[in-house]
Amino acid sequence: MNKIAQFQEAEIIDGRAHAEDVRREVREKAAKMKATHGITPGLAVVLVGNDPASEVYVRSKGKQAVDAGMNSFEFRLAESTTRDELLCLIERLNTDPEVHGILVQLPLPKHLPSTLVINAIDPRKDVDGFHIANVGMVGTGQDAIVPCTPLGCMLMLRAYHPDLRGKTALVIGHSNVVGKPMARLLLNADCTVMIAHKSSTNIPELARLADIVVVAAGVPGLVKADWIKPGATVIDVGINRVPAPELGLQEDSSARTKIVGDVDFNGVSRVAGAITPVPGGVGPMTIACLLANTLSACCHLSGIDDSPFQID
Ligand SMILES: NC(=O)C1=CN([C@@H]2O[C@H](COP(=O)(O)OP(=O)(O)OC[C@H]3O[C@@H](n4cnc5c(N)ncnc54)[C@H](OP(=O)(O)O)[C@@H]3O)[C@@H](O)[C@H]2O)C=CC1
Ligand SMILES: Nc1nc(=O)c2c([nH]1)NC[C@@H]1CN(c3ccc(C(=O)N[C@@H](CCC(=O)O)C(=O)O)cc3)C=[N+]21
Ligand SMILES: [Mg+2]
Repeated sequence: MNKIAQFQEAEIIDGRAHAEDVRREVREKAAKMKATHGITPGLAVVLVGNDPASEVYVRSKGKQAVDAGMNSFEFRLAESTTRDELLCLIERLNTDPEVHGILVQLPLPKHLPSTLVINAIDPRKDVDGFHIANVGMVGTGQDAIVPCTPLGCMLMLRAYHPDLRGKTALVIGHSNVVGKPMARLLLNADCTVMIAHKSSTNIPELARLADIVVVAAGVPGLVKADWIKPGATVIDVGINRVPAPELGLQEDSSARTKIVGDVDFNGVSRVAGAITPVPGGVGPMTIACLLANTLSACCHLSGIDDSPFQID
């Protein structure tokens, strides 16, 4: 590596701009759906309990759905909601012809069995792509609803690597909602895929082999500059709220907070070829892809062949 390359700034992948492109396409297709078929795509979001961060996301999802010309149905249930009450609501949404997408905000309160609840959703309306039928179909390379966050990462990666075949990729984190589906999509695209997690002992060495690093660990600043192969593409999924003393104090005299990713952005952006920032990277694409999945589900349920997104 020469000195110039070492201090070159990476290209910043603008997640907000990519998300705006996706939303524009969804908006146009939703308008056409309404004009041609008289159908308005509908997204139902279910929030159990009152986690403030979840509140923010749910509000944002509802607002963006409406902006895209869709119906948004929000269900806020008490923390004390029982398993049967939640299952009953899901059954009602499964059979409601106005609802094409159902999202149950995770994590659920501890007394509710999330796997059972997710698998109770009609897989055709499972716009998170978390139902076992969708997971299995994506895992075997069949057309299915793809989880929003990994889908958003793939759409951004595709803009930089139209041909992903043979690229070496490292996914850090192996949760069912981000890491595992991300690794499956990269494998479907014929990348050589490595998956690391808390028990992995050699992540820096694995990372140095990678043309593509996707991080979804929930550990601020985990990925350091000396882990990164010069020119690699780095996708930072992490959303971590940390104290920001430089922003001064809040009214209750605790430090203000800011959102950071899982990547040491200042260091890594000097080595990487391209990098997603946090905020403004993967997050906005996640919500845009949720709208895209809702439109796709609506098309599919209505027997209309106008699915908007191809990732391979
Ligand atoms: N931008 C977006 O749209 C979204 C962002 N997120 C964010 O992405 C991050 C990950 O989310 P999620 O997958 O749900 O989180 P989980 O906590 O479910 O999973 C984290 C994964 O990272 C692994 N991990 C934790 N610490 C380390 C470490 N030090 N080194 C290597 N691997 C580690 C864990 O391993 P193990 O299982 O072995 O413990 C686990 O597999 C969070 O910051 C979350 O807020 C999540 C969803 C959407
Ligand atoms: N069933 C389910 N599906 C999800 O997709 C789901 C979920 N549960 N639970 C929580 C996580 C988290 N998640 C995010 C969505 C958008 C941003 C986002 O838009 N972030 C902005 C900043 C947001 C801010 O400033 O607070 C950004 O990164 O620029 C982040 C995180 C979806 N999740
Ligand atoms: Mg998701």
